[in-house]
Amino acid sequence: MNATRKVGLVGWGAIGRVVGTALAEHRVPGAELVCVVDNRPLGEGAPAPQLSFDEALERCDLIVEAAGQGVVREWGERVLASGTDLLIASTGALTDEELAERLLAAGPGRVYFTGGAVGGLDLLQAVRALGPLDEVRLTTTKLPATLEQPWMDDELLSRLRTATGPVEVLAGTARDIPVRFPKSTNVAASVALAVGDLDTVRVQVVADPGAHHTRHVVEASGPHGAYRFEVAHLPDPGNPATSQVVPYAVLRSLAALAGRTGQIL
Ligand SMILES: NC(=O)C1=CN([C@@H]2O[C@H](COP(=O)(O)OP(=O)(O)OC[C@H]3O[C@@H](n4cnc5c(N)ncnc54)[C@H](OP(=O)(O)O)[C@@H]3O)[C@@H](O)[C@H]2O)C=CC1
Ligand SMILES: O=C([O-])CC(=O)C(=O)O
Repeated sequence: MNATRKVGLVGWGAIGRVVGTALAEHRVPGAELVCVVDNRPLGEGAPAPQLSFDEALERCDLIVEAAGQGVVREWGERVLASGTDLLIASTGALTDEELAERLLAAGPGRVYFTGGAVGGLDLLQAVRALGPLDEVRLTTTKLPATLEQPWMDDELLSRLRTATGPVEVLAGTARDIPVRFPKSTNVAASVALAVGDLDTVRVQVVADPGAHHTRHVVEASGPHGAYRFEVAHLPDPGNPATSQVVPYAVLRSLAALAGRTGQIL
C-alpha cells in the first residue's frame, strides 16, 4: 500500500483555499494537508499550520504550488533537490527555458504540472509521439479587468476599459505571453509543455466585457490529425482572473499522485 502523501500547500488564494479545504476534509484519499505557506499571516483562517517554506520542506513529501510564477522560480529547484515532489499550477514560469531544463533535470523529487484551466493536454502530449504538430493556436478570452497589466500604456488601458465587445489585447507565442500576463495566461505555457515547444504555440489574448465565462480554445494540426478543445469556465468570484475549475484540476492531479485507482491518466 502507498504511504499517505504529506502535502504542503503554497498559496492560500482562489486555488489554494479550495484545495486546502478539500485536503483538510480528507476528500483526497491518500493525501493529507500538513501545512500552508503564504505571504500573508493567515491566523486561524487555514485548516493546517502556516509554516515557512523551509519548515514545509522538512515536513512534506509533496509541495503544491498555487501562488505564482515567482514561487516556481525561487523555490522549484530547492523543493526537488530536497527530495520533495512538486506540483505546479504556475506553468508560465517554464517559459524560462533554462529554468525549465533545470527543473526537469533536478531531483530526487519529481516535478508535475496540473492541466489547470485547459483540456486535451493529455492527448496533445500523446500526439507528440507521432511527430511534431505543424500548427498550434490558443485563443484566451477573459474579462478586461483580469488582463490589465503594469506594462500597458494609457492607450491600451483605455481600449480595455472602454471596450464594448471583444478586443485583441496581445498576440504572440507561448514563450512571451505568460510573461506579459503572469496570473492569467499560464494555460499558454501548459499547452507548450504538452506539445513540447514554446514557439510553435501561437497565442491570442482577447478582452471581452461580455465574457461571463473565460474561454480557452486550443486548435492544433499536423500530419497525423487535427485537434480542437474549447472550454468556457465561470471565473472564481473572488479572483476572476482564475477559472473556478482550476482548484478541482489541482485536486484531480493530487488524487493521481496519491495513487487513486480508476483515474483517467
Ligand atoms: N495552470 C492554470 O490553468 C492556472 C494557473 N494559475 C496560477 O496559479 C496562481 C495562483 O492562482 P490563484 O490562487 O488564483 O491566485 P491568488 O492571487 O488568489 O492567490 C495566490 C496566493 O499566493 C500568495 N503568494 C504569492 N506569492 C507568494 C510567495 N512568494 N510566497 C507565499 N505566498 C505567495 C498570494 O499572496 P499575495 O497576494 O500577498 O502575493 C495569495 O495569497 C496564479 O498566480 C497563476 O500563476 C492560475 C489559474 C489557472
Ligand atoms: O484560470 C484560467 O482560466 C487561466 C489562468 O488564469 C491562467 O492560465 O493563468
